[in-house]
Amino acid sequence: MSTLSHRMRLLRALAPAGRVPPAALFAALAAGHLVPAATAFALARLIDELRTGTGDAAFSAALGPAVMFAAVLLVGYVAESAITPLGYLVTGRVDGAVRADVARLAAGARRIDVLEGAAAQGLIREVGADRSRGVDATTASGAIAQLRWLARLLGVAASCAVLVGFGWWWLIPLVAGPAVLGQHLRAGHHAELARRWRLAIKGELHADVWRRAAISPGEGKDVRVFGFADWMVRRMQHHIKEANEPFWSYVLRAAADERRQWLLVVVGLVPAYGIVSLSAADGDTTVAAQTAVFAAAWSVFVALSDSEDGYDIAGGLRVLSATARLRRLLAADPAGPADRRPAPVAGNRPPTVRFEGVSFRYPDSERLVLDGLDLEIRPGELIALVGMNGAGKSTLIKLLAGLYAPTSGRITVDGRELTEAGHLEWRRRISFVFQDFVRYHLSARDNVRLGHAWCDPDQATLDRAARDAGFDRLVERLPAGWDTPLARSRDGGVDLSGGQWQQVVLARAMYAVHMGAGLLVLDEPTAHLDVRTEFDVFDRLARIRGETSTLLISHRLSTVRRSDRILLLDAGRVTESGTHDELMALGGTYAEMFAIQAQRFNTGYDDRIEEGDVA
Ligand SMILES: Nc1ncnc2c1ncn2[C@@H]1O[C@H](COP(=O)(O)OP(=O)(O)OP(=O)(O)O)[C@@H](O)[C@H]1O
Repeated sequence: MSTLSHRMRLLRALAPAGRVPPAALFAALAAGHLVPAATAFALARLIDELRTGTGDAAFSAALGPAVMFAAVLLVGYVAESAITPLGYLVTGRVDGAVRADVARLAAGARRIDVLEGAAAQGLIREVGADRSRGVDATTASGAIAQLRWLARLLGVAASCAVLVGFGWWWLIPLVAGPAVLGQHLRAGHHAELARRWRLAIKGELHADVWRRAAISPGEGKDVRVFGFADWMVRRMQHHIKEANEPFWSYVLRAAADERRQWLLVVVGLVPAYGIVSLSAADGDTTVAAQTAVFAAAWSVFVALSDSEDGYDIAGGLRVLSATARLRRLLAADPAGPADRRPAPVAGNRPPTVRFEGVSFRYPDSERLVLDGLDLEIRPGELIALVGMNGAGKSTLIKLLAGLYAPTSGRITVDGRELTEAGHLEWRRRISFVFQDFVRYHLSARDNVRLGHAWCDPDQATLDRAARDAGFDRLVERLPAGWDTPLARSRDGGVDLSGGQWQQVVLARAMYAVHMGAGLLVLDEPTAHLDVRTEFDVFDRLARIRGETSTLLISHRLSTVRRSDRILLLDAGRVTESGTHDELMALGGTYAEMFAIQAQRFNTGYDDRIEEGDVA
């Protein structure tokens, strides 16, 4: 792509700011850059009138140029004072749109593995337009620099016109040549500085971990209990220093170089001024012309040599190409994030899901977590998936959700392969409780309705979902019922216990089911629940059997024993499958695990098995 089309892309990036603010900003910038040439011209006329005329006639003759001179200064002042607020306005709108775009891109990514990678996180930071996080260039800073560069060219053209008008056109190459050369030399420094900024991103990401830990109440518990506040701050400083030192050391070198380059650049201006002065001394050039030529030459010199625009433009272009790379990397859903999708159809049929020879390894990992796994979830079945820690249970459901793609093998839904293109449709039919669920600082109602966020909340269904999750009793006790914010940091908000939060996310998943999802996937949904609530929840799950398929992951074998089928995951495959009684009769790993839990209960170590459930 040519330089011109790159620069046009930057100008097009101003679109979110509307038409008027960028146009007004350009007008102000242009007016500011035209002031030197206009001043040179007006000043020359004023001096001319004052020098040649006498008495009242001179006064009258000088009045026009004087008013013109004053008007030029006034326009310059007004333009200067408008540039900053207009710049803020344009920056706010353009970079705000970029931030929203990045959020949309990240949230709209079909799969999550790329989002977890360092490449995507680095790009998100680079394009994120957040200067407070060590970002040196943004789309807005580049686009505004491009406007300023155009305004600057206008100013240079006007000053050149003054030089031509006074017959000193040949000073233009003398002054402009070294100035342009100086800019060219600086561009090398700019490129190196930008490269070092980018290298600093990795260290800044590390420092972020500790910045967050320092200010977040959640992580603050560990910091206080284990007493590692000082260590944490030192660690943060270490990463910041490590990230920024190469940059700052280069800044010093570049500054020293620039001082030397300045001498080179001034070389053109000094003889230019000398020649004009000699001509004035010989009487060949008037004082007025000399003044105008001095001012115009200086303005050409400054406009061409003393500018950071090149750096900002290059930065803006870099951000645009990083955005394009991010877009490709995240393979964002062109339809946008999930809430643009059509609502699921109520009463979706429960699907038949098959894993056929599915193997999976995480990116950058050698180890196969799933290894040729075969599995079928039949419509309306309540299946339990059990296995040791790290066996791959959560991984399996992440594949089921389409958050990762199998390394080999395939997953089919009602006989159709679950490809990336089919994810949106598929996700309308499933509902999840993830093990590492998110506690949104929203009202109780909003927390639950997120299970079906793209429609207005349906209160009767919310109440039903709350009952299924045992959350209804808690809602009644909340100070503002469903409207209570579930975070003490919000006005009138409350903090919930771990088990109560689990009820919230269960209610969210049940809400999605009642709004039409045909498959419910629960990863340790009751780990924090007391035995009675857990029992009730399982009862509810058992009641929707037939209408909805349920895949339940749990370490509590007393809960899962009532499932239609229990699957044991070991070494990346299903190694045992059957009802509780069948697996007990088999006398394999499941039977052994169950016996250990039962024994613990009998000896009083474990509360995880209901008394009556122990065989
Ligand atoms: N995002 C990830 N990147 C790389 N490896 C991962 C990632 N998530 C999990 N793993 C690895 O995959 C393996 C299986 O993890 P998974 O969370 O699926 O186990 P699990 O059976 O759900 O365990 P648990 O019962 O402890 O919840 C583990 O060895 C884990 O280290």
